[in-house]
Amino acid sequence: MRTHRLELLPAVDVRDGQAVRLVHGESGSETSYGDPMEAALAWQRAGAEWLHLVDLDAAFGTGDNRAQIAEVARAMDLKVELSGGIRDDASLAAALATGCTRVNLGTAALESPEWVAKVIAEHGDLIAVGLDVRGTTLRGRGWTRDGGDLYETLTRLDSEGCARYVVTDIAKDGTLQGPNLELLRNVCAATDRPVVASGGVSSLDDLRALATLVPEGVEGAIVGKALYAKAFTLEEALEAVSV
Ligand SMILES: O=C(O)c1ccccc1N[C@@H]1O[C@H](COP(=O)(O)O)[C@@H](O)[C@H]1O
Repeated sequence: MRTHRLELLPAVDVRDGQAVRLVHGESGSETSYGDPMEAALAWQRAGAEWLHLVDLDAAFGTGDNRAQIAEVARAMDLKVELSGGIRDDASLAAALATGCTRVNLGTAALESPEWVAKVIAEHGDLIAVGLDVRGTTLRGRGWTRDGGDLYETLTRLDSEGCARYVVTDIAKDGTLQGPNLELLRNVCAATDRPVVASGGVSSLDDLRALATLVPEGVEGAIVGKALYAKAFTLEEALEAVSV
């Protein structure tokens, strides 16, 4: 029997001031869905408890949408997970100053392990690490560069006290092909920390399948393309995972 409901995190990824979805995280594959504030408010009105808010330009190194993202984060009454380009003290301070519930570090966990260990020690549960993988190889800098082995990095981060992981299968992301349940099971078997699943959700059945992994450690699921493509509504998704 499941003890917790799967948390759902509708995504608002911002590129060049617009809410977009990418395919496999590839720059240039954007489909635009308009004003990020409108998208975020729509998910909030539909009953979202969380918002996964990403500055894609900061992740790619093509500028940033920091002011706009901060405005969205501050306007929300729900919990916000903020990511993209949080790689040093200044960007972390700016992210935390939005009042977000947690930040998600990607590239920094691969390239600046000492800094990440320090901020995990300082901020605890406010810090999650995004493990964005192709196969079992981590990818950073807008998912354009290899960043080491998933399980070695997980072991290191566990030993440093990392509170939570956001696991994205890049091969699935933005494709509506279903989540990589095997990867999620393997990650859950390798760590006792909660895991937020990301990539591939296409249907309510996918969400129900992810909900069966809650006892193994999957705490939540990021939902992007499926919501924007209207495969289902957020209200239907929340109902599907209610226990
Ligand atoms: O979410 C995406 O589609 C995405 C695509 C390409 C790069 C990053 C993407 N998303 C988020 O960005 C952070 C990583 O940013 P950084 O490496 O810390 O600058 C990652 O957690 C994803 O949530």
